[in-house]
Amino acid sequence: MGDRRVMTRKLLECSFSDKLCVVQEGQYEVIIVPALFVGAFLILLGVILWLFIRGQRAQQQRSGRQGIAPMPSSRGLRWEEAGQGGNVCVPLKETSVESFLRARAPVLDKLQVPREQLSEVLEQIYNGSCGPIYRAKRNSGDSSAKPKSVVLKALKESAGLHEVQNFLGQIQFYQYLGKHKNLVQLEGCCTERLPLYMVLEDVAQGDLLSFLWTCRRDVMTMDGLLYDITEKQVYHIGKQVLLALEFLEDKHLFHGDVAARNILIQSDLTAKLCGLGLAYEVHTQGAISSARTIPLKWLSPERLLQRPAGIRADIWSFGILLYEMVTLGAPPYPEVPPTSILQHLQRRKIMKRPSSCKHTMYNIMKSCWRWSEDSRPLPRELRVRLEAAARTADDKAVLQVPELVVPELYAAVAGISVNSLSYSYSIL
Ligand SMILES: Nc1ncnc2c1ncn2[C@@H]1O[C@H](COP(=O)(O)OP(=O)(O)OP(=O)(O)O)[C@@H](O)[C@H]1O
Repeated sequence: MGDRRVMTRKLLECSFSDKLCVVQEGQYEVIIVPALFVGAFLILLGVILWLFIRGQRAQQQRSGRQGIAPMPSSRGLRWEEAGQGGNVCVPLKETSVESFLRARAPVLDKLQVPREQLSEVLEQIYNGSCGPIYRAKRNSGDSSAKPKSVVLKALKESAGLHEVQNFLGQIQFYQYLGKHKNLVQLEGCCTERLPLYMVLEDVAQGDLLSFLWTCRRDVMTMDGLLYDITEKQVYHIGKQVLLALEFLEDKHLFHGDVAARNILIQSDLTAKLCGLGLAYEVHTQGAISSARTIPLKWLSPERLLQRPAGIRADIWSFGILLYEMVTLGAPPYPEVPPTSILQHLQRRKIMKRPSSCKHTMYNIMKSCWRWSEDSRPLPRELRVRLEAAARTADDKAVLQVPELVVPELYAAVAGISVNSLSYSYSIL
């Protein structure tokens, strides 16, 4: 206020023709105001720089303490939190696969299965996303014990360093997950040199989709397994899948591809979720890579719209799985072309109740297919509903569908590649 009064007085003392006076008064405005701005800007810059350097230092200290390279986190969970040495990101300085494997050997040391324990004859059962999947015999080294059947997931020969890295990461992911009776179990690995193998327990009866298709045939028994399924058993299998999803949810994960083709079944109808490649991708990269093709008809609206998804997207797919079971493996939305599924759902259309499905089960399906993910139940809530429904479910009448499945036709209607169907149905 004081300065202003001084300046005003100076102006009054000047005549209008006095240019020097006007210039002098203008200099105050031209110098002081920008100087204030520059000063404020420099202070702000200083604060930002200080915050940035402080952040960098904290990060360096953290990774130095844990001996790991930073990696993208997914939904707030990182492997190192589990204290299992879950370092997936490996310095990219490695120049050859061999030296890379040598460097990684200590991390996977405890999981190594001596190759001489594995039979030389490998029977290919599937062509997986990383490479061929084989069935083999494992001799535990104890001469009195019978060799047991295992499944080997191999990494394809043409794999580059990045794929090797990814494969080892998947093994560590299994290790990080730990054991759950409804998830396929990792027994070990062979990764000290090429070819690389994951050694998995053999869930010998194969995938649930093939099982359901076989239930359509007039086959009573095969390998000790009854190829029949009742409503009560549908609930029994569904409950086990939900237990696996609860386990994943507790670890802030989701499966991403819940479908009958990704469930393996034992002769006592124990169900095990497999195909964890996608869960691994989401966990490490925070997103599903574009190289993955996931059948659209199993996906929730948020997945189809490429919005962030979580366990409730698995719940949507679980509803489709119930439909698959109760129809003995029919393709979902038979009247809708796979590429039109999003428009179909946007019109708020869901599948009608199949004739073999009671109202209680259909109501459960409908709760899984609520458009808004927040209004869908969580795995735990849904399991409780399934358990209650199972108490009054029919355990006598066997589900029946007279038509047999033509795999090529099924693949076209379901929108999946015929090659991705399991081998076990083709031998029927
Ligand atoms: N442990 C196992 N026991 C019996 N069969 C298995 C086992 N693991 C896989 N298979 C067979 O291989 C098929 C594909 O398995 P899976 O989905 O795990 O591999 P993938 O296609 O490489 O998937 P992902 O990359 O998602 O892990 C299964 O449907 C099943 O037929």
